[in-house]
Amino acid sequence: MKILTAAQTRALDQATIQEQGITSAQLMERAASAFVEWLSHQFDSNEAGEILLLCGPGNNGGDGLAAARLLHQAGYAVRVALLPAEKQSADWQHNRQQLPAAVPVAEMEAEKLPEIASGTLVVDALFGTGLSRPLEGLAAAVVRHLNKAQARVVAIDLPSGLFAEAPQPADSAVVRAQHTVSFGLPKLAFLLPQNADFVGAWHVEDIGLSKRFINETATPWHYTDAAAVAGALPPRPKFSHKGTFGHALLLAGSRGKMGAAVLAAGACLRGGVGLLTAHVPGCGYDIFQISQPEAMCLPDPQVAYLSKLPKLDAYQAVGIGPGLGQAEATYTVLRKLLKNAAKSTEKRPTPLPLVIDADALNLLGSHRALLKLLPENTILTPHPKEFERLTEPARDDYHRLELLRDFATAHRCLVVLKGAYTCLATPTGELHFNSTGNAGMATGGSGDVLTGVLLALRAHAQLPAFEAVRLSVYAHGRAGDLAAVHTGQAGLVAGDIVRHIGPALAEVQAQI
Ligand SMILES: NC(=O)C1=CN([C@@H]2O[C@H](COP(=O)(O)OP(=O)(O)OC[C@H]3O[C@@H](n4cnc5c(N)ncnc54)[C@H](O)[C@@H]3O)[C@@H](O)[C@H]2O)[C@@H](O)CC1
Ligand SMILES: [K+]
Repeated sequence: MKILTAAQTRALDQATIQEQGITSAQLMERAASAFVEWLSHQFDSNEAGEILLLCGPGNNGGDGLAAARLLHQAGYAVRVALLPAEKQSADWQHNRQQLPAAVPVAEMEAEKLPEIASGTLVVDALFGTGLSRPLEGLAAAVVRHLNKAQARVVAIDLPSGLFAEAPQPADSAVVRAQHTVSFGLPKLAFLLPQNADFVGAWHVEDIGLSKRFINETATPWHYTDAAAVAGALPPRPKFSHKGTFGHALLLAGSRGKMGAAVLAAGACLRGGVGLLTAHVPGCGYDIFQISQPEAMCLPDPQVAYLSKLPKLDAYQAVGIGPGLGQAEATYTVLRKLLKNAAKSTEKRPTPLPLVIDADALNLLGSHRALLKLLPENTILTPHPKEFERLTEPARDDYHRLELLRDFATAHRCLVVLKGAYTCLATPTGELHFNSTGNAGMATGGSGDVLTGVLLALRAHAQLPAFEAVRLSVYAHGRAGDLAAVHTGQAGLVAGDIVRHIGPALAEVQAQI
């Protein structure tokens, strides 16, 4: 699914109006109906009590006025508070006229802000995508007044005061909503941690916006939902054998961190790899062989950490990092791996696919000269702190996205920035936000599991690099969601994610 800017969203509205031969008021009616439908599923008229709709002067306020009428007609008790302005939009005026006289309407004043008792259901329709500057004066006072009340707040389209795709000054007034109900496509602002307290849970309602316009509009931002990965994993042919799905090499583990190697290996096997060999330090040999009998194991001559790079000829992908430690000898292994993977051979004209995670990323961060050696399409899987070690501290989440995009294009690699809505940056500068996963996955080892899935799907001959990464990130999150059904979020451990990778991939395969 694409994510568009506020300006593109306005153009999308216009294109829809022209293409479908409807008026802008009819499109607003669709938006308001979709909103009211959502609200009435969430709260019946008893649960809702008297709903207060705060309406601004533009089309967001117009949505609010139309919603007030529809809610009143559906039997809800509503009252409207208007934000005074010099002029209102045409569709606002239309919906103001349509509002039944039985609905109480008041104009807000600085000295007379609407009373908001604790628990009141408030619809925030002050400002949406038309916001042109941070709120000030009466509008800011209304927002602060609302945020102080212990209200249940549902925002239409965007929490008022929030920009759709840019940061706000730190102290600006922004509505803190429990829910945000938007139309057609999600907004970039919804996906960033710094906006979580404003946006709350967000929902996107279909209002029949022009599919042609969306298809034709270019954007760097995408949202990976089930439809994006449907059919991405080819079915396993009947006459396949273990060679068909690639032989992967995992370089992982050090004394005290063998669990990371075991988890990554388990995930790689559940990710459908044909064969897996793990190269582990001497101390990890027994641990690994006992816990992953399906994998082969090469012990390093060093007991506590990795010091040697095995021959790479037999492998279709290599993963390095989980539990690795940062010994000097291990740094040498990483440097050699980058150099050897980049060399083309007769059997392999393109670089050997690599997945770089955890301590291997920290080694890259502390030896940045290595970044020049990254073979094209290498996958890096930093969390924000690891990413900062590779680049610089980000001013905010928007700046971090810029750094991410610049890094992926400069080094021609695929960077998976881990978090809620994990963001995959491609060498061409696209950003793909993942839709699956839950807070239970914020637990030790879940990153190692992702590395294992990535390794399996990168070793798969039929999956291009981007497809393999997008699918891995999606399936990893989905496996966490399936696991949490049984364990709850607090009880979820990384091994539970491993056990649900198979079902998550099967689900993707079943969706065409
Ligand atoms: N255009 C369309 O056809 C549709 C628009 N929809 C709704 O319309 C919204 C966008 O409407 P608009 O473009 O009218 O924009 P808004 O309703 O977000 O606000 C624009 C108005 O607010 C003023 N304004 C902007 N920033 C301000 C500030 N900081 N302080 C005070 N006033 C400020 C502008 O001058 C303008 O009058 C969407 O978010 C959505 O809710 C939906 O009804 C779907 C259809
Ligand atoms: K709003």
